[in-house]
Amino acid sequence: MKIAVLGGGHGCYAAAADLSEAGHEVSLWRRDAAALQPVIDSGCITIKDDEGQRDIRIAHATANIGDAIKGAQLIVIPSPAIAQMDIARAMAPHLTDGQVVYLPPGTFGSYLMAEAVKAAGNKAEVTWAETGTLPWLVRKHGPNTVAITTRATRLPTGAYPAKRSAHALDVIRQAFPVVEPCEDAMSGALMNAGPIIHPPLIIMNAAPLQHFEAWDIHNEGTQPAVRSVTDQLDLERIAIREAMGYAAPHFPLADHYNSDNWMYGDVHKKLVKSGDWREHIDLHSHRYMTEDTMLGLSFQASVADWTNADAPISKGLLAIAGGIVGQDLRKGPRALPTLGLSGLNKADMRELLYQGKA
Ligand SMILES: NC(=O)C1=CN([C@@H]2O[C@H](COP(=O)(O)OP(=O)(O)OC[C@H]3O[C@@H](n4cnc5c(N)ncnc54)[C@H](OP(=O)(O)O)[C@@H]3O)[C@@H](O)[C@H]2O)C=CC1
Ligand SMILES: CC(C)(CO)C(=O)C(=O)O
Repeated sequence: MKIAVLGGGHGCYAAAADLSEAGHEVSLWRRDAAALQPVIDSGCITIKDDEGQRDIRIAHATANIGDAIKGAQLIVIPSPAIAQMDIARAMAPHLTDGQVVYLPPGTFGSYLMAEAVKAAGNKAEVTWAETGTLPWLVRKHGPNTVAITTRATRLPTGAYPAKRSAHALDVIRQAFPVVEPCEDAMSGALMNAGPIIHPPLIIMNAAPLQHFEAWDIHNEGTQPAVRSVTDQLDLERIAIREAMGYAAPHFPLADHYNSDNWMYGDVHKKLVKSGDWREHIDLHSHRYMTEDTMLGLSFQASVADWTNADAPISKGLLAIAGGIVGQDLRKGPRALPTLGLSGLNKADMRELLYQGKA
C-alpha cells in the first residue's frame, strides 16, 4: 500500500522504517528539509531493535508535503498534537476522496484536523482516526537511526466521522494489524495514555527535573506516590468514558505496569532498562507539558466537567501545571468550551461524532 508518514520525530522515523520493512511504499515528509537530508542522501533509516541493526530502504523522503500525500491510501501522522494544526493546514490543498489519516496518538486531533481542512476549503471525503499511543516506544540514536524498544500489541482506534469507521479500519489494518475498533474519535481520544502517564510524572518530579541535567521519570521518578496518583487519574479517565457511554475495554494504564494486556504488552521493565528515557525534560517546552498536559489533560478535564464526572486529580494536576507555566489551562486550546462543543447535549455530540460536522 502507498503510505505517507508526516513529521520528523522519533515516531515518524520508526513508522517510515517499519512500514517500509513490512513491504509498503512509504513517503516520509518533514518540514525541516536540512534535518531530512541524511535520509534523502542514504535512502535509508537504520533500525536498532531486538533483532539487531539493519538499514531499511525508504521509497521517498521529501520536504514537499503534496508529493508525499499524492496517491497515498493511508496518511500516518505520528507527531505530537502540537504539530497537528500546522500539518492540517499544510495538507489541506492536497487531500483527496477516500484517503484515511491516522493519528497515533490523537488528543482529539482527528476532529480538529478534519474541521481545519474543511475550513481551508477542501471538501474531499477523508476519514480521520486516532488511537491511544504511538505504535512504537522509540528514540532516535542519530540523524537517521531509531532504537525501537517495542511495538504496540493493541491499538484501540476511533474514527471521525464514525460512520466511515469500517473503511478507516480496513485501510489502517493493512499497515497496523493490531488495530481494534472503538466507538468514535472521542473514545479514541479518551484512550490516550500520554495525558495520564506524563502529567503526574513531570509535576511530581518537577524539582529533580529542574535540578539534575537528566532524570529518568520512569525509573527513580516512578515512586509509589506517583503511581498512586497516576492510578487515580486513570480511574477518572475511565469514569469519564463510562459517563460518555463508551464500552470496555478501557485499557487501564495499571496494565502497562502489571500485565501484558496493555497497548505494548508487558514492557515497562524493558523501557526502564533501555536507558533511553533518562533525558533532560524542560517543563515549559517538552511535549509532556505542551501536548499531554496543556492539550490532553485540559481536554480530559473539560470532558469531565461536561459529563459531570468527578475529576479532582485531573483538575488538581492541571491547576499545578498552570501554576508552572503561568496559564489557566482550564481554557486550553482543546478544552470543549474552547472548541465550541460544551453547549451540545450528549445526543448531539454523538451525532456530530458519527456524521461529522455539517
Ligand atoms: N517516542 C515515544 O516512544 C512515544 C511517543 N508517544 C507519542 O507519539 C507522538 C510522537 O512522539 P515523538 O515521535 O516521540 O515526538 P517528537 O518529540 O520526536 O516529535 C518532534 C517532531 O515533531 C515535529 N514537529 C513539531 N512541531 C511541528 C509543527 N508545528 N509542524 C510540523 N512538525 C512539527 C518536528 O519535526 P521537524 O524537526 O521536522 O520540525 C519534530 O522533529 C507524540 O504524540 C507522543 O506523545 C507516545 C508513546 C511513546
Ligand atoms: C514511553 C512513554 C509511553 C512514556 O513516557 C511515552 O509516551 C514517551 O516516551 O513519549
